[in-house]
Amino acid sequence: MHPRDQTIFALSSGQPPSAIALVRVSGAQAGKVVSALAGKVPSPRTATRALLRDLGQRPIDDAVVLWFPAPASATGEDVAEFYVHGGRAVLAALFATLSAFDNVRPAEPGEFTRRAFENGKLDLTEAEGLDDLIHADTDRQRRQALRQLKGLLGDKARDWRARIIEASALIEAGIDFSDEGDVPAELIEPALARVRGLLAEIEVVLVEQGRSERLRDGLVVAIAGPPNVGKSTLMNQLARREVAIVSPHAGTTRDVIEVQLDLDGYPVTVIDTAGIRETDDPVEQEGVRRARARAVDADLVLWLTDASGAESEGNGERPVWRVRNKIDLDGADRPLAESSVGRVFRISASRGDGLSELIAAIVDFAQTCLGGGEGGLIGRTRQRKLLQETAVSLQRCIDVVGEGEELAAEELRAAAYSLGRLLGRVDVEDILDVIFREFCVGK
Ligand SMILES: Nc1nc2c(ncn2[C@@H]2O[C@H](COP(=O)(O)OP(=O)(O)OP(=O)(O)O)[C@@H](O)[C@H]2O)c(=O)[nH]1
Ligand SMILES: [K+]
Ligand SMILES: [Mg+2]
Repeated sequence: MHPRDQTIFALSSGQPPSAIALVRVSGAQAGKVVSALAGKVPSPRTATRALLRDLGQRPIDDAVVLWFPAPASATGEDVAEFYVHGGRAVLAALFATLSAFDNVRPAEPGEFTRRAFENGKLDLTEAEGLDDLIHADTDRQRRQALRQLKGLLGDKARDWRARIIEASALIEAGIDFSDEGDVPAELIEPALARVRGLLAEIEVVLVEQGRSERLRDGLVVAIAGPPNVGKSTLMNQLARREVAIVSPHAGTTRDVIEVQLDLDGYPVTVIDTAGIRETDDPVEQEGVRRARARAVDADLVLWLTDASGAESEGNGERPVWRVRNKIDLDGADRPLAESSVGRVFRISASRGDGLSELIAAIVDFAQTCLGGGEGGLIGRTRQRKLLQETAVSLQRCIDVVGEGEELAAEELRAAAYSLGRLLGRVDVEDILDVIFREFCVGK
């Protein structure tokens, strides 16, 4: 039997041990499985208590069982859900029993969702939203993923695609009529008007895109500077825990240390690096090399100095904020060097002075880079690329229509194809369907 037609099962809740574990079974054998284990097939969608038994009638666990007959289930197949006690031995016994059935096997990653997609339960953008929702760490990421899961991008893409197919049908009809010396211009102009409107709408969504895409990945902030200026102390303050070793010895930090923070809903990765200086110690040299490399990749560099006030290193394009640390010590009021550009902060990392201002500024910066978290529909590069392709095809359609309607129609087909790929379903038959349904050209 093809793996696609086999029945799959998996632990759908977190890793054991846990109070309760959910094991899902999906596929044609699910009914047979549930009646063998629970002694009956429960009434659909009703929580039913049952003693689960293995194939030798030995009890496995006292469980709650749910039965979702196809097609009204998450995957569109017959689905059984077993809520058991989340112990490793319970799950091992249950899995061993499930595996003993013919054509029943453990699921591949994402296979339940894949089946749901194949059975038309969700489109590809919704499936991606589901994946993002599961992996969302911050509230803003969660809200964006939920918008995708609710199908907002999918709904728009379906609407655009339907309208492209309508415009295409108008042009195709013009082509067919033109042989008979008919009225193509009257069909082409309304088609073009639709294409222009569509293009404008898609461009609005594309403008918002960069931000929501970045919201998924988050912002990277690197703390860099000379040795011993208090970089690790600042890191620990931002993380609110002791992630990095602090000591009075210059050259304490050697590796790049990262923490993931949720700053006001924005995912921010803060990186603490080795103090940058010339050194003969090969280990420290490597630390300095890594520090420079990571600072170059960062979205924002906090260049920390103390009273000695060393100048920041040039970091190319990305903003570098100069942060004067240890203002609790003498010399802190000394003005910064004349040449300094960009924002300047004065803090005491160990005492906490100025930290709330610095954090607020980082949140502002995140908002500028990542957007307010509302309105962004595109969460992924795949989606953006396909929407860009769609826009390019629509623009070309407008550009080439003077050279011939066939060329324009071809571009519209390409645009519809890109949106079809965005939704994960490509069937050019739609175009023909609309022509036949709405125009009945000829016969
Ligand atoms: N007075 C004062 N001391 C501080 C402050 N911040 C850090 N220190 C001290 O400065 C010393 C160096 O701090 P670290 O955080 O280890 O500095 P670092 O920049 O990470 O040092 P390396 O990793 O070695 O480059 C420690 O003794 C800290 O306690 C501050 O705001 N005021
Ligand atoms: K140090
Ligand atoms: Mg350090």
